[in-house]
Parts: sequence; structure tokens; C-alpha cells
Amino acid sequence: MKYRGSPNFSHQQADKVGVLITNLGTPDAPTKAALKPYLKEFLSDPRVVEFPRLLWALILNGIILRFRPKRSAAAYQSVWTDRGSPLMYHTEDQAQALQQTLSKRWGDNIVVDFAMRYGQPAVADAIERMLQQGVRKLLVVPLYPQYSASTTASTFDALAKDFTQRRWLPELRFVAHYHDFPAFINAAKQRIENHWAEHGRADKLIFSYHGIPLRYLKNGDPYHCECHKTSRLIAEQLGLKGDEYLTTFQSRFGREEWLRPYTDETLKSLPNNGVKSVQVFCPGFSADCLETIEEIGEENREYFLQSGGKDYQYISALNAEPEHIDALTQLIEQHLQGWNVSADDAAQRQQHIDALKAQQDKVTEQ
Ligand SMILES: C=CC1=C(C)c2cc3[nH]c(cc4nc(cc5[nH]c(cc1n2)c(C)c5CCC(=O)O)C(CCC(=O)O)=C4C)c(C)c3C=C
Ligand SMILES: [Fe+2]
Ligand SMILES: [Fe+2]
Repeated sequence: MKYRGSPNFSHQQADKVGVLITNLGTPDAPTKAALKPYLKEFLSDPRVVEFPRLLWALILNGIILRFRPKRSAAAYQSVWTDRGSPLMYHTEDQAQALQQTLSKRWGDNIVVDFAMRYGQPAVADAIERMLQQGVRKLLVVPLYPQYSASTTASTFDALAKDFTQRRWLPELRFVAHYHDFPAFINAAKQRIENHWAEHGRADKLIFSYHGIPLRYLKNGDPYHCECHKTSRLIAEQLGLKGDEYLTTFQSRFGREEWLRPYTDETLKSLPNNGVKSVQVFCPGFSADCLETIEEIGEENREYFLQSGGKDYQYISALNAEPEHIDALTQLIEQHLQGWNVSADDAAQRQQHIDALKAQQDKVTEQ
């Protein structure tokens, strides 16, 4: 059969609304063996590496997948916890907290689940689980506040690929970005103010975002502009002047030029320019992960201190903090408008089916 259906579908089942939050994905374990398939899937995605396919396959398999898994495994070991990868357990906590807040208003009619673009839990499996539970209206929320083809569009690709193989598609809504959503900006503001209340302020606040190749910006990716807008809006809410904060880009990969200024180079140069204390916040990461805990929390701290900096503080991501869950709940509710499903839908469909059946019976009797 070409298209997967839902043959066990119960006609009495109430229609449900599904909310699927997604993030990038993470290896199953902090080992070379687990890193290899994870990196292979991730870096084979043409949305991530826009390069001639054949040439890239040679570089990826011949060079990168030979050396990088070991190096990355060591980095992952330094952030791994009893609950596994931070990205995984924060996303799990976010889904659970959202189920609670949304159920208060929607009761049993709403199902929240989470998936990862690469690795497990896979997007296709989450969709299957949700459809099995009666989800007929699906809202997908990639937890990337700023749109980028390499992340947001790639998530859409995964959904689309699954849908090409299904018979009965749900109604679909997709959050492409929320870089300027007031409740999100407010959550970031609160996170930073909470940090200030405990630790005081630094000479500069650095907003560090994951980079992308400069070429993608030149080809029309709005990511760079959305990052700058997020920074500006958070800074405005905090009452910061233009020279009190900076926007930088981290996590370069490969040899070509990426978005500038680079976070590491900036932190190395700041002490020479009289900036002795910094606080770094990453508004593009909805959960702490390798790139924030290890790269920003550890590696870049060393760069700053070795270059003459005196005080370096990393402000953790929004994770499953109440103000983040509140912001995401508002975002989700905005995108769910008009989708008030109830048991009535199922009852109505059953009536329709009964009527059809009665008609059919009449035909066979004749
Ligand atoms: C938040 C937005 C992200 C964008 C934009 C993004 C683009 C991007 N990333 C790579 C290469 C790598 N990224 C890696 C890890 C990683 N990236 C993001 C987010 C974005 N990436 C997250 C949340 C993580 C951490 C995942 C975790 O398990 O904690 C890695 C793997 C780590 C490593 O081996 O160093 C790579 C590789 C490219 C090439 C790219 C845009 C083109
Ligand atoms: Fe990345
Ligand atoms: Fe821009």
C-alpha cells in the first residue's frame, strides 16, 4: 500500500488538537559510536550544508565523519547528565510543562508531544503517535525563535516528507518564528533581570547566537536580521543603551565565512578594549545544550579570562523555566485560535457515517 492509513481508527474517538514541539536533536550517548550516525544524519541534510551533494558526500564521509565523532563525543561527555543530554531533558520538561498549562484550558482535547529533527524521538514517530490518539489538527512549534532555512525549514521538510506517505493528513499549522513575540522577549528580559538580582551587572551583555554561513544570509535567509531584532527588543525591555550590549555569532563549522562578529574573537578582544566583565546570554537557544554549556559556559570563558578579562558569567537558557513556559503557552494559544475541537466533532462524524451506512444498506436491499 502506497499510503499509510489509520485502519484501526475508531469513529467514536473525539478529535484532538496536537501540539508538537521540536528541537534539533542530540546523540543517544556521548560516545564516538553514537556521534557518527547523529552527525551523519545532521550534516547530510542539504538545508544544513548547502554544497554540491557529491563533493560534500566525499568530504563528509572521507574526512569529517572520521575525525569529528571522537572530538564531539569528548565535548558531549563534559555536559552529559544522569538524565542524558541536556537538550533532550529540557525539551522533555518543556513538553510536560506545556501539556499541563494547555490542559487547564483545553482539557483532554489537547495532546502535547516533542520530537527531534535528527535522531530520536523522530518527527515521524511523534506524528504517528499523535494521529493514533485522534489528533486531527496539528500545530508544530520548532523551538527556534529566529527563522533559518538550516533549522526551521529543515524541520518543515521532515514533516512534509512524512506527510507524502500518509493517507489522512491532519490540518496543519506551523510556527515559522517568534523572534519578536512580546512574551518571549519578556521571558528573556526576566531571565536576565533574575540573574542581575543575584549576581549584579557586568560591563557588557553579550547576546550570542548560533551562526550560519554568511552565504546563506546573502542568499536571502532572514536569520541574521531576526537575531538582531531579538537583541534590540530584549535590550529595549532592559533599558540598555546601544553600547551596553553586543550581538555575536558562535559555533562556526567548516572553513567558509560565517555571520560576524564571531563570539570567540569578540571575547578575546574585549579585555583589550577595557571590558573586564561580561555576561553572555543565548537568545537563539530555547534550551541549554552542548553549544551553550560547553562552548559558551566553558570554552569561551577561557578565551575571555586568558585575554585579560576578570569576570565571565553565562546566563542559562530559558529551558523549562515558568516564564518560558508562560511565553510558549501564549505563543501556542495564539496559533491555536479557531481550533476549538470538542467531542461534538466526533459525534457529528458518527452521525454522518450512520447516515451513509443506512443509505448503503438501502441500496443493497434493493
Ligand atoms: C539554534 C539554532 C541553530 C542553527 C541556526 C544551527 C545551524 C547550524 N549548525 C551546524 C552544525 C552543528 N551544530 C551542532 C550542534 C547544535 N546546533 C544547534 C542549533 C543550531 N544550529 C544546537 C541546539 C546544537 C546542540 C545539539 C546538542 O546535542 O546539544 C553540531 C553538533 C555538535 C558538534 O559536533 O560540535 C554541529 C556539527 C551547521 C553547519 C549549521 C548551519 C548551517
Ligand atoms: Fe548547529
Ligand atoms: Fe541582517
